[in-house]
Amino acid sequence: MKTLSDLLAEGVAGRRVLVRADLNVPLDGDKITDDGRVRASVPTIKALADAGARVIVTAHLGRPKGEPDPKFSLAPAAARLGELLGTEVPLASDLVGPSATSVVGALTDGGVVMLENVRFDARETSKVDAERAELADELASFADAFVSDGFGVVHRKQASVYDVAQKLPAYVGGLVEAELGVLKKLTDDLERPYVVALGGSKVSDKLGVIANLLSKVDRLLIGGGMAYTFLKAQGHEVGTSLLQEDQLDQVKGFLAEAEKRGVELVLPVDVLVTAEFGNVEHDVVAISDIPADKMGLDIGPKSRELFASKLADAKTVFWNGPMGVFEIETYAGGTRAVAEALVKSEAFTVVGGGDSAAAVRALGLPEDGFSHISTGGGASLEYLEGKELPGISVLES
Ligand SMILES: Nc1ncnc2c1ncn2[C@@H]1O[C@H](COP(=O)(O)OP(=O)(O)O)[C@@H](O)[C@H]1O
Ligand SMILES: O=C(OP(=O)(O)O)[C@H](O)COP(=O)(O)O
Repeated sequence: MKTLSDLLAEGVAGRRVLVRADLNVPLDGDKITDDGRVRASVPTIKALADAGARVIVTAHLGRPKGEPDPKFSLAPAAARLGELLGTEVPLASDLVGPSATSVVGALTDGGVVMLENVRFDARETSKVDAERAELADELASFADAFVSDGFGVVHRKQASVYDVAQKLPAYVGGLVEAELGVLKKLTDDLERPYVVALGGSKVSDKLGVIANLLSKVDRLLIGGGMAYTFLKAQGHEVGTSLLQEDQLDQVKGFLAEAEKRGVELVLPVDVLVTAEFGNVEHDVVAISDIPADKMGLDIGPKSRELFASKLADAKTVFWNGPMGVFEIETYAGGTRAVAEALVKSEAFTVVGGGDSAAAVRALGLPEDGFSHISTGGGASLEYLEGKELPGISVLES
């Protein structure tokens, strides 16, 4: 792979460089609640700008439906990036239309601009190669080189991650390089017991990784929104909790496979349930007593103790996905318990994912209490399960 250093060594003054960043930050209205991904994107962008490049940043925010939606505007991210760089970062109001053309045209050496949310264009995430290639051509027409620095999206075969790298001289960015360097330690010569803790809400995406993880880990802890498909597969009522009904059979297979392989699969034994998402009134119930009209929004006190005890003797830990809806204090206890267990641990500990990293910071835990805080959840998991990451393999080819 050609690296950012190679590009800088070639000389970038006056060249237009398209940088794919992951600026998918959590928002409360238009306020960024955790700017970790913006901060993580700064070094690569700054290095290019300082070397006189004309930097064009492209990124996504959330999962809009392939058309403009003001709720998912990158305006807060552009403003924050500008603050961190100490220079204004103009945001085009479109991706490859007249506004983008004019904003890019006005770029001067050392300047940085941003294109509006790349997922406002349905071609970005299209399964049709030709559609993605067409958008990639349009993005590439703005630039002379491409730097792939959005680690959180390198597992996505999307136009701004994969296809555009085939249209321009492409380089791996500093953030992606650094992230891969740390994750490699979790695949080469790792110390055991190796424990992976999974939670969060991207259940259908992340259930898939478990099949391969079962051959690598000694223990798998499942909490957050991930737990309920497992509990249901074991025959429990899960009420209105997050459930991936269509993957129940697959999950039953995981339960059997874990047993066969001697992998300890640890599920919650109690949960906090409530009638409506966001309600703070709740009950603590055993997993055999989840009412049909309630949903589980956090793991309960006994589960917190159990999970902490299962992390205590680990020598290597990877954690992705909050154990509950930590954004609401009432449901933050499970995530806090797991995070605190990792801070206490002597193990090599990696936490990955936009929300998991945000949770660590929101709960006031010391960032240096972890060996590494990764900007990518799904991307890290797919790397750890040994899957080829399209955004990386395209840079190698
Ligand atoms: N039991 C649950 N029910 C619904 N949502 C949950 C539950 N537990 C955690 N979550 C939510 O999961 C989200 C994060 O999931 P995800 O995106 O998979 O994590 P990450 O960004 O760290 O990879 C958080 O917004 C959190 O509120
Ligand atoms: O937030 C992200 O991933 P993560 O929640 O797995 O860390 C990335 O920005 C990728 O977003 P996507 O899962 O909508 O493709």
